[in-house]
Amino acid sequence: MAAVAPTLARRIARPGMLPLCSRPQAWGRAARQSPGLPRAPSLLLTQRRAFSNNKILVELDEGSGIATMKLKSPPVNSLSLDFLTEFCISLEKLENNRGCRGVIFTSAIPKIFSSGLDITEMCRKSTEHYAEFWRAVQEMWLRVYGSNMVTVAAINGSSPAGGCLLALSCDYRIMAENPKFSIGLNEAQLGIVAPFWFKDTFVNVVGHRVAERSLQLGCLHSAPEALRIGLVDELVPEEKLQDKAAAVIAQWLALPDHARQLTKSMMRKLVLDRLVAHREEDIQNFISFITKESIQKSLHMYMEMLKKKKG
Ligand SMILES: CCCCCCC/C=C/C(=O)SCCNC(=O)CCNC(=O)[C@H](O)C(C)(C)COP(=O)(O)OP(=O)(O)OC[C@H]1O[C@@H](n2cnc3c(N)ncnc32)[C@H](O)[C@@H]1OP(=O)(O)O
Repeated sequence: MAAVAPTLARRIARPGMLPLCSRPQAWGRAARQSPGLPRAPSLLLTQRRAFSNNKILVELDEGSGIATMKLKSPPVNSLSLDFLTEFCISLEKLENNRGCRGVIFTSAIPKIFSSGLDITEMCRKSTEHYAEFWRAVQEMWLRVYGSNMVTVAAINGSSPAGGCLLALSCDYRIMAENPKFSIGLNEAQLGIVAPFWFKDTFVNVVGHRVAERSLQLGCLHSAPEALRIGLVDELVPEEKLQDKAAAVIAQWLALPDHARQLTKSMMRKLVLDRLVAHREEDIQNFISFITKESIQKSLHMYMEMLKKKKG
């Protein structure tokens, strides 16, 4: 794994390279496996394969074909460049493994699913760094939103901004029914703006009106509110979250893969293609925006506010 990481990091970072996600993902790929094949119960219980790098723990149940990607980057699972690189490598491994047909994303950090993009990656860095970071953010979204596998977010903690985007990019969202956990695209509260593909993903889940209001106000919705507006599909007690996620994936996998994958592609292709076609322009937009002095000040103040809240 360690030997592969720098290569992939370079591939994500180099503007001249074919982006990884220009390869067909949810479309144009052979179906993984016929559905409904009976599986021996003993396999379901025994055959588990785990691999881990620094920030993500991956466990594949070979009996069911369901993997779990556990985010474990303390203190708050912020999406740093290193994290995003590891995330994409892990997901690519699963995508290339024909025995894996579904993935659950969840957190190994109590009370936090992901705190979103690592704000320190967006403060006082070089243009080259911003380009590399933003390409990695795009890559994560392209890979999850365009995945051929069934993807479920088991949201076991708060999930602002980029963390919410990860959940929104899945096929299904189940959240722990703890009213203290919140989720939403709160970028406006930081004085920044969610890019068009964050917005498109959000609109596709909750509809235009709800998305517009929530985005303008930078809302973080409590778990019950998130259910009410359709941002998550269901709430379950935290201890039942993983079992429920696996049950949902099994249900989705009971359908023929090719039909499900082509339908997913039909629903998502337009939005995915829009970013793929404008990837470099989107990176340049990010750089021009984030290097503005007023934006840097806003981010600085926000980080200070987080620190004060703590003290
Ligand atoms: C044209 C393009 C425009 C640009 C578009 C950019 C799109 C941006 C998307 C984003 O995702 S921006 C990030 C938004 N995230 C947040 O607003 C979350 C902020 N964090 C919190 O609300 C809380 O930390 C928490 C996640 C609810 C956890 O609370 P808790 O009380 O458990 O921990 P804290 O003491 O607050 O934090 C611990 C530690 O972690 C640091 N930290 C928290 N979040 C981030 C983060 N996103 N990035 C970097 N660091 C973060 C926090 O400052 C603390 O640090 P220390 O004080 O311990 O050093």
